[in-house]
Amino acid sequence: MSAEIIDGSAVAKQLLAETAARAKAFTERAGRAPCLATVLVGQDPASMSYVRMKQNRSAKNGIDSRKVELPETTTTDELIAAITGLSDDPQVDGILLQHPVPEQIDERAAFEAIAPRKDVDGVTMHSLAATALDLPSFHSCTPEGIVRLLDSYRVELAGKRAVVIGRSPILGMPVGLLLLGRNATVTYCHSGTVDLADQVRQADVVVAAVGRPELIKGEWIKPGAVVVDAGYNPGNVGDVEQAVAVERASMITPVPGGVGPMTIAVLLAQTVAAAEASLG
Ligand SMILES: Nc1nc(=O)c2c([nH]1)NC[C@@H]1CN(c3ccc(C(=O)N[C@@H](CCC(=O)O)C(=O)O)cc3)C=[N+]21
Repeated sequence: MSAEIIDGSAVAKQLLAETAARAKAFTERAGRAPCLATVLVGQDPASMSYVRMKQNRSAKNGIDSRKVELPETTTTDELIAAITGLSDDPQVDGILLQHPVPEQIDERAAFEAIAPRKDVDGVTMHSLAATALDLPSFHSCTPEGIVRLLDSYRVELAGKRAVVIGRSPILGMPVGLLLLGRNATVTYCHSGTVDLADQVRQADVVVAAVGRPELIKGEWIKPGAVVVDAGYNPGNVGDVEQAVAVERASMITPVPGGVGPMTIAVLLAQTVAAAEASLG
């Protein structure tokens, strides 16, 4: 039996339609469209293409973008100054600093220059702590997109064994927190995990978020498990060996067309929410 394919593009499309309607209503009320500022440091081709996708998707749904492009040699102070300017600019509703930044930059310090009310990408300490404490805040977009996808497909999480592979501050760590918030029993695996295959074999829900092509072997997937592949490796290859996993899982997110489109839809939904909140 082959797994049901979780259609992230379709669920994202619904969320974008709602978001576009809210953006239109905001524009009528405020006399300007919601505005997302994107900050890109350097010229990494993959990052340039992701940022372009976010801007195109914004334009299609009635959201303005403010494009900030800084040179590869930008310092932490220069980046913080640019982001602080956006945090203080009343015309900007949301700020996205594209990860990763060049290695001379202190990325954490740069993220913290984003005002929490404009942190529509959910990357600040404030947003992460609020996620952990289940307080109202923006959530990191990919984790929030994953949980929304699982909800759309009515995947029960309470009491289920969830294994998250990866612990990055904007993906693995917060997705585990959201699953924990839904009463899953959450295990984090990472580069120091000595029995990755055995951990995955026990999982009812597997979330792969490491950025290593096909690290998670299909044969490790427990029959009937739900598999979320949040890997975005070059060439649209996921972190899961999809061809084999699809024969064992009950449901699986494909790459492309799974988690990726949801990430952008959540980003835009949170941008409109930030704009609405600014009107009070
Ligand atoms: N501060 C920050 N926030 C992010 O959310 C963030 C980031 N930095 N850095 C890079 C990653 C990557 N990321 C993706 C978003 C959408 C797709 C996506 O929509 N992919 C399409 C395929 C696109 C194609 O065909 O190239 C899909 O999966 O169907 C992929 C990857 C967001 N990221």
